[in-house]
Amino acid sequence: MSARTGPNGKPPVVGIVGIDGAYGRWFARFFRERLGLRTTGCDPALAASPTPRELLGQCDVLVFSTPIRHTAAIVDDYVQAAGGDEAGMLWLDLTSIKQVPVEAMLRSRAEVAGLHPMAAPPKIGSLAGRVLAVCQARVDRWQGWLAHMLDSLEADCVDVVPAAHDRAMALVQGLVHASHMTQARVLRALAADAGGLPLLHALRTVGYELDLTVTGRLLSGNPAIYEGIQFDNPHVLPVLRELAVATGRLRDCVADGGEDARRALRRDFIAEPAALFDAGELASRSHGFDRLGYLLADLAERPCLSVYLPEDRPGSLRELLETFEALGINLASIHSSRTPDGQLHFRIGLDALPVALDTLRKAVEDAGIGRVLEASDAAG
Ligand SMILES: NC(=O)C1=CN([C@@H]2O[C@H](COP(=O)(O)OP(=O)(O)OC[C@H]3O[C@@H](n4cnc5c(N)ncnc54)[C@H](O)[C@@H]3O)[C@@H](O)[C@H]2O)C=CC1
Ligand SMILES: O=C(O)C(=O)Cc1ccc(O)cc1
Repeated sequence: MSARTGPNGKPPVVGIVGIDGAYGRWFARFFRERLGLRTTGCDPALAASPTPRELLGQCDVLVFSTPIRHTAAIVDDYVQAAGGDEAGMLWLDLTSIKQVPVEAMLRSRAEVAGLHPMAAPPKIGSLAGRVLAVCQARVDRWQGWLAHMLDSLEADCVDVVPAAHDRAMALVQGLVHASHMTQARVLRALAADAGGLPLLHALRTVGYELDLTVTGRLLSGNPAIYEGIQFDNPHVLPVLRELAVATGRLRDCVADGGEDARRALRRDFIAEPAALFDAGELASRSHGFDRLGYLLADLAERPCLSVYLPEDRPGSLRELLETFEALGINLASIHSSRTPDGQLHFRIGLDALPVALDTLRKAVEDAGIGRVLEASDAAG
């Protein structure tokens, strides 16, 4: 039996419930293009979509890629529609919470694994460099195929049971998102009176910049996900209560204003939380903050040129740099970066230019090594 084949010795057909959504589309492509499998799916957003019964009849692996709030009820519909015929299938889901969806899938007779990618669908065709939580709830004959599928995803897989996943996510996602939504709310209330966002941005610190990056991502994302992460993981409410208590205590210390209150702030909000981490970790995180500060400064550097090197071969970067050398141009920074479309390129920050930027641009293109990206395409 090859790694591509399922327990019956044939390559499985994969059905995706929610195939028109962000991850549904990404996984459909992954199964088709990376694993060479036939895929099908359903989605109410599509003009024509099979019913659960029809979809079940067409596939061997079923992937639920549906809104957090509705996944369990949708799974229940499929359990009803399958009526026992799902024995022998593999059911997977991608929901950001795991206990409720996995329990729902376990009410079927299928083999079951819950997955949670810790990132939005990437622009590239694998989850390389991303973490994937894996809850192997009832996997037996599909073990080999699932292992092959997870290998092909190239993610950093972390095996975890659903309850532990949800508890961890209440902090990894619930707390982090709550803090940033709260920051956004406070900015909305107070930024105008503090001079407006442009002034705040002009006076930015690295911490402000990093936090605002997370906040900006959250506010421009799919609100159903951020709502579901807060409302549909039962471990989030206690986290929010603790957050409110901590914020209230901090406020009370500052309102008190006395020396004891200052000592309390240092003890309760700095010294005691610091003791949670070992010294090495704190030092390396603090260094990481410095590195991100340099990175942000480099990425803000003007003038700059973003160059796509189509030939992925040793020596092409050196050839590119020779063009700069020939024109007597000193580089201030160079980073491999990605455009908003995911295209890999080199972003080169430049010191004072002895030639016009257009001349440099033309020299790079004439050398035939790379293509200069428009600033709007490279987005900084
Ligand atoms: N987008 C992200 O950044 C991440 C999403 N996830 C999880 O992946 C799952 C899907 O998320 P997205 O693709 O981003 O959401 P999405 O909203 O883009 O897609 C969900 C799709 O499900 C469809 N749908 C709703 N009811 C349905 C039904 N009864 N039958 C079939 N399809 C139905 C919707 O029409 C929509 O196309 C969610 O559970 C989310 O928590 C996990 C990690 C990251
Ligand atoms: O915006 C990003 O990149 C995210 O971090 C998205 C995200 C949303 C939901 C998840 O369950 C996991 C990741």
